[in-house]
Amino acid sequence: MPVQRAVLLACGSFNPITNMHLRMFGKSIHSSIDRLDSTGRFKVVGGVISPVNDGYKKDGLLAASHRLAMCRASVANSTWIRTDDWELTNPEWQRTVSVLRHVRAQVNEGVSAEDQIRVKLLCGADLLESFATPGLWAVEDLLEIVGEFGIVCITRMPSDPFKFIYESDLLHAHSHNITIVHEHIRNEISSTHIRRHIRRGLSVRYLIPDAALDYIQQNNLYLEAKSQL
Ligand SMILES: Nc1ncnc2c1ncn2[C@@H]1O[C@H](COP(=O)(O)OP(=O)(O)OP(=O)(O)O)[C@@H](O)[C@H]1O
Ligand SMILES: NC(=O)c1ccc[n+]([C@@H]2O[C@H](COP(=O)(O)O)[C@@H](O)[C@H]2O)c1
Repeated sequence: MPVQRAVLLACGSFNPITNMHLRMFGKSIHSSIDRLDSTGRFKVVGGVISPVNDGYKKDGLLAASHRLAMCRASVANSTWIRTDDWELTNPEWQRTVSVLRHVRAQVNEGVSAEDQIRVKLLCGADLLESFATPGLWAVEDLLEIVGEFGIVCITRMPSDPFKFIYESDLLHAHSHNITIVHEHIRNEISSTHIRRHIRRGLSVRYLIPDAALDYIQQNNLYLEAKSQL
């Protein structure tokens, strides 16, 4: 069976982008080539970062322009990862399935039918588990995401993606379309930890890309104390 090309799309706040976000892409590369999914083997040929629209209204979400600038600067030297601003320049928040459709149309512009590039959702296991949060994801969206696009999921403590897929009828039925990439080097870097460290004047160097840190320092970001306990 021929190896299909795939572009991986990571959706999230990127508030700010961390080295773990970039590592997700790095990890995905060597695990993809031998994996079988519904249409055969796939080879990762590109990565796309799509910071979420301000309309997502997550607590403490920094303005899209800042999050975009940090992502852009962090992948400026990458030959295969880029940032896409379609989602955050939209007037309102877009469901992830819409972002996947957008990227699929974009990467396949001018590409012949037989050479079509697949687009898969790249995520950490916590995002996969959020599929079960009542009211957060529409079932038809999940069906399209897992059935038509496919998912590459990086393990992240304390989530257990194997158990989660086993317990979900929907995900279990499409498990051939879900690639679990095991992260052996466990780490707890999250944007939440980064924001907290900066707020408290602690160093985050080497936890986030240097370009993102430079941008944060130049713009005095994440210094405001949180009002709640
Ligand atoms: N340490 C990590 N291991 C695996 N996946 C990660 C890790 N950090 C982030 N991700 C994944 O990156 C994507 C975007 O994440 P997001 O921007 O929400 O980061 P976050 O660190 O989870 O954010 P926050 O702490 O602000 O909630 C998600 O799919 C998330 O699961
Ligand atoms: N129904 C949906 O499509 C849906 C629901 C919840 C979150 N999401 C996306 O998942 C990501 C979650 O990011 P956070 O982990 O930072 O909250 C965002 O990109 C958001 O747009 C999508």
